[in-house]
Amino acid sequence: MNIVETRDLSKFYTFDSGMRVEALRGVNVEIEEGEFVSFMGASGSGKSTLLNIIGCLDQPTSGSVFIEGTEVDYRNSSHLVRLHRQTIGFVFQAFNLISTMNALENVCYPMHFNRINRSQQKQRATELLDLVELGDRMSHLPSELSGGEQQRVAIARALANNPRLILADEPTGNLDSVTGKKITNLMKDINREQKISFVVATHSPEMARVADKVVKLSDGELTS
Ligand SMILES: Nc1ncnc2c1ncn2[C@@H]1O[C@H](COP(=O)(O)OP(=O)(O)OP(=O)(O)O)[C@@H](O)[C@H]1O
Repeated sequence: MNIVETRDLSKFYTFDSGMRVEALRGVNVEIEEGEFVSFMGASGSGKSTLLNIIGCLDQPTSGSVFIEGTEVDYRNSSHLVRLHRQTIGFVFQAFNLISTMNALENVCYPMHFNRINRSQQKQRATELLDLVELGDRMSHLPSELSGGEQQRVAIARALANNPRLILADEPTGNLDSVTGKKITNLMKDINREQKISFVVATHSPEMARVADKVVKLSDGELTS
């Protein structure tokens, strides 16, 4: 079964001047459950736009998105909240950790919204921080961690609510190449071991190397 399918997806921005930017034009993508997929293409080709629409952070101008076989209703906020709480996890280029919370609290945070009790939150967050090899840094604030360590906390946080799909926008974009490679391998290991689907918008050849499938975009259209 496809975890994600887009049908004839378009996104246009229209400005008062009459100018129109066609960020996506008739995009059809299929992502199978358990697949690791990279979106690649030049800057401005539409990678983030496509990822944000699949992740329900933005809505299309036309076309549709299906997540686990169900069409996303972008006007139904409770449907979108449910997808964010139960199905989709996010990893961002700039890590986006909460600066006043330590690593453990950052990983616990998404679990509040699923009404998981405090001790279960702590137990799961500890397991996830062990998984990303940060078991000894749980009480550190983001500012006390390196970029690679912060991204590992962000990956643990993305896993907190047992998502079936992780969307990552340039997750290695702020990291040096050695650290970027480690993060790439960590994501691939999680994909392989936990059968979680990953979709990554990236310029990184390393990420393309580990991907099951590379989706190439050019000027808002698929080229492969
Ligand atoms: N909010 C917006 N308003 C107007 N135009 C936008 C907006 N967001 C994106 N665009 C335009 O849509 C196109 C696709 O942008 P997008 O950010 O998806 O590209 P990208 O492939 O992710 O680029 P990069 O690799 O630089 O992150 C670009 O021409 C961009 O200028």
